[in-house]
Amino acid sequence: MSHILITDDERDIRELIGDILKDEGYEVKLAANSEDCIKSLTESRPALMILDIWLKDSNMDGIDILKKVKRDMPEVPVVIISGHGNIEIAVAAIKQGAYDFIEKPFNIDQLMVVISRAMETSRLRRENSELRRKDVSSSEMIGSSATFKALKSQLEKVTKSNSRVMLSGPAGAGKEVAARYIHANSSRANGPFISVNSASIAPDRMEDVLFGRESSDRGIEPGLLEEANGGILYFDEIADMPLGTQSKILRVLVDQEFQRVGGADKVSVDLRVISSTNRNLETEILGGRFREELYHRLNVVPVHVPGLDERREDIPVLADYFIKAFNASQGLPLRDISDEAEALMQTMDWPGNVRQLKNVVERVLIMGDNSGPIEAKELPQQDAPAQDEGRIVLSGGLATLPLREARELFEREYLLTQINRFGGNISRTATFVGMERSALHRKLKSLGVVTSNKAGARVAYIEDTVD
Ligand SMILES: Nc1ncnc2c1ncn2[C@@H]1O[C@H](COP(=O)(O)OP(=O)(O)OP(=O)(O)O)[C@@H](O)[C@H]1O
Repeated sequence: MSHILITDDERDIRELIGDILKDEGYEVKLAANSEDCIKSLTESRPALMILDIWLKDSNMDGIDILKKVKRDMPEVPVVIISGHGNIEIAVAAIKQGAYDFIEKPFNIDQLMVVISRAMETSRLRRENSELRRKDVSSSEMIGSSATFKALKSQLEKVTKSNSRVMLSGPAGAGKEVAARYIHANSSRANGPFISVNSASIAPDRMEDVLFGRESSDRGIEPGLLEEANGGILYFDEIADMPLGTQSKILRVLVDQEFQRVGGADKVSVDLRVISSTNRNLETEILGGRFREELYHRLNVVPVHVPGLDERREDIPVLADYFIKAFNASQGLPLRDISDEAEALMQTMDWPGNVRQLKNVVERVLIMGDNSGPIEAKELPQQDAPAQDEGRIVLSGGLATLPLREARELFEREYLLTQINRFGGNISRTATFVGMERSALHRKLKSLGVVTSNKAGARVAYIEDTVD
């Protein structure tokens, strides 16, 4: 448990409160003026502050300190001590976000009631932000393909810096997971991770939500920028942000400070910004829908998160991970995946990427039998070349070709699919298709299939020269 910081220029009072709280089992720190108080705040964050309004020999009075605390660490409750007859000031302090006030001279019981309530509030606020951090969307990134490993090593490099990252890639590919991975492995891991879904906030509410609001009747209501202080602010699908808000965000990034809606004071926050997009932002800029300067500010380190079609080898690994996760979280049956189902999963289209795979796995576990491995027939049917109990129905041009050419065409397609399934690994492909490695090489050569490194991963494709 962290400590209670007591700031009062009257030595008797701060020591008296300190002793009472120590007797109650709390850890306390004492400050005699604003300088000591600020110093203590920068050293470590208290669970609660008890703050005198009038501070002799100080640069700042209690209200100034309160404003600073509400700006920099809004979750810390502040109990104000005010002199007798200073009720207006105490009320003003509450409007500035103070938790409660006690009037001098106070009795000990009254003090203890206020403090134990404030400590409970502090505990709940901390618990809440802790829960938000451990949100269902975890930072665990699963995959074993070379493409995935290349992505992970890029992410590892950016965790060490503080620079802004732009994650691009198709929907459901794992951009947010990648952002959470950066957060969890960076020096900001103990700070918050706040995700802003630019599409789900109504444009006219955007500024309130981001910058917060200040009014005389409701005091300070911090926005997401303040909530993310000390941590990471994640702009999910940045291209959905209204142009007006884009300009304001740009100003925050340039000035490193902003004003709450209705507020006069400048608020400065320490943030790292990560953004994501599944659109081409350069096209958005050309179309006048995205501010070019904001793009350059956010796109300091671009990282591409590839879709499942570029890393089919990860599909069984992810499916297996989701089966175990659904078993642990919802008690769904723990099932294996049959070889056939695995091969089908690796060859079918996943336009919704990892999100779609996760949904399919969940559906199969809910709807299917509780026993035995998952079979191919349980997976959603796609318009793959129609199959009828082991028979291939010849489609289009295939039926018009001589056997030799039709066989070549089939072999080429079949081997391309298999090689990509095994992430370009020829030995594993050879074992699966039942050929010697050298024979497979010769076969591929004769069919014009080449394998090469693309984005750090081996892929197979057909050489242009082959007709
Ligand atoms: N490598 C991975 N390991 C484990 N789970 C993953 C991985 N990639 C994605 N997921 C899961 O897939 C789902 C979609 O991922 P995420 O939200 O990160 O995608 P996204 O690219 O941000 O999608 P969108 O652009 O639609 O917001 C989430 O439930 C996430 O937990």
